[in-house]
Amino acid sequence: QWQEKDVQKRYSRSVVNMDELLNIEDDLVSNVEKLAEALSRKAKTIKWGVFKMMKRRQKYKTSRELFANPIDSFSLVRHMQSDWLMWLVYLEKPVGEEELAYLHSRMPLLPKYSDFIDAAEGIRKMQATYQMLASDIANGLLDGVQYNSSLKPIDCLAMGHHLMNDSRWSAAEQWISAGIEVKGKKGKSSSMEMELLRGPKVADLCRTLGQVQMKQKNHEAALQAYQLALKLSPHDAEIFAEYRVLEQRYLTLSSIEPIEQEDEDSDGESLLFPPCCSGRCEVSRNLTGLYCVYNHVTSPFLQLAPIKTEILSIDPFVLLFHDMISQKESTLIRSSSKEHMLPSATTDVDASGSEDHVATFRTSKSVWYSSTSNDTTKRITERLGDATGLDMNFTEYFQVINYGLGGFFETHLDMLLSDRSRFNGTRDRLATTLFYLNEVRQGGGTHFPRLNLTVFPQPGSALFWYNLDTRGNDHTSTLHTGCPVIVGSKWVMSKWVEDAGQEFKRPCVDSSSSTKELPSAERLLI
Ligand SMILES: O=C(O)CCC(=O)C(=O)O
Ligand SMILES: [Fe+2]
Repeated sequence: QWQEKDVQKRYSRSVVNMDELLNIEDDLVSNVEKLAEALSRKAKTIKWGVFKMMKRRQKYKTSRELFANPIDSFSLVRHMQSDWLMWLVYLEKPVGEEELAYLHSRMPLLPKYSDFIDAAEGIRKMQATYQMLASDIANGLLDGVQYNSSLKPIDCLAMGHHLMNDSRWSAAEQWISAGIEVKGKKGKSSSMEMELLRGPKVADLCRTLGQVQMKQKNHEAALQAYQLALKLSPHDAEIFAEYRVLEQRYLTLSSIEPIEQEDEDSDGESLLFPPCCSGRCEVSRNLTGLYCVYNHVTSPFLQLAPIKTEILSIDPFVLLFHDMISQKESTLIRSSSKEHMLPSATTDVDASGSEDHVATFRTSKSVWYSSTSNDTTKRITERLGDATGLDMNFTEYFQVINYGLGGFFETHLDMLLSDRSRFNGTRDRLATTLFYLNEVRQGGGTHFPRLNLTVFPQPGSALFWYNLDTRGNDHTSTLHTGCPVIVGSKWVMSKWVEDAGQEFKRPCVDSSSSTKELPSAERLLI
């Protein structure tokens, strides 16, 4: 699970460092502009020199008697002997060394290949979860919402190559076809531009499409793609060579070749990323009785200031508390966390060491605060104690989390221990609280696949659920997912309530009918 051990900037894992990228690009561009100015100054000087020499040459051409004059002869010899040496020295003198050295010094700040992989995986997970088409994403249509952004053919090709590296052939094919489609729409750009700036030629895209189709044993389609590539780039030797190989294979070996295994495990994928992240497939839940109440029972203070509470599920018990954090508090938490955020790690509990690793099953950045870290955390802790009726002296630190591009948290359970080891007296996560600190433009819900429930972030609200049932056993239907963010950024803050210490607040009871006797929030079930 823990493939990435290096903790770097990880630009794609949160939006907090993304604006740094824009600043870096501004800086690089102004430096390259200086370099261009230095180059054009030199080119101007050279042109001026050429002009002068042509003038001199013109003079010799027009006057036949020239060499009779010793002055002219002397001048010509001197010029040819020394001026050209000087010219060579000048021409060879490097230009913009300082600017180039500066560019070199900034390179370590740029996103790494691992950042690209993170970004591509973000798009892939988002695409799989919300079942989007590559061509829709490329055209800015995200899960039914049209945005005014689009991908360039080179972006689509990069997605295609990323998926090809992962042997995800059919997904790669979608992306490369999307690249061809986008390229077709944009028309031809000026041939003066460099390949780098102009992006890939349609022929390159067709060739890659041919490669992917070959991997999928779609020989006819592959041949067609190569034929188109050759039509567009008839002199490309590499395309031609590959085409010939393909043609040979098609004619001879096609039937006995083993089919290249596709890595795509679509079942596995849909299990990890349940399709209902969109919330559109929810069915009405069978909640009898009130499911929207003012909680004034779990703390005497709530008699004065009851908390608007939605009961989202009874077994497991899932609540949504409204207005738990003010806008001012959310802003403060987000802004003061920004500079301390690190790529979210997870503790490998099975490993012998207690090392933290950057996780691949959650793409976010986070930072921890104790309940007493400042006035805001103290106030929020107290409010949570009031809302849940649980003892806040037995809770873990707050964790502030920000999700970046396609940021997600794969489907998981929050408790750490097995039922058996929990009863040995080790602490575990009795309940989870997720405070939503901002509004996410699109996507980013918290989804419970076994409850058919998707909760979308509402600023200031707090989602609360018990991970352990009333007997203290695992409640496996609390399985949940942090769905990929589509547009925007998602800030949440979690707090886990420990089981040890809540014995009087939430004692074990045998049947849920007696839960209304409990001092904790289950009293709301009347
Ligand atoms: O971000 C979310 O919606 C889920 C977060 C979560 O499950 C966790 O932090 O354990
Ligand atoms: Fe969780």
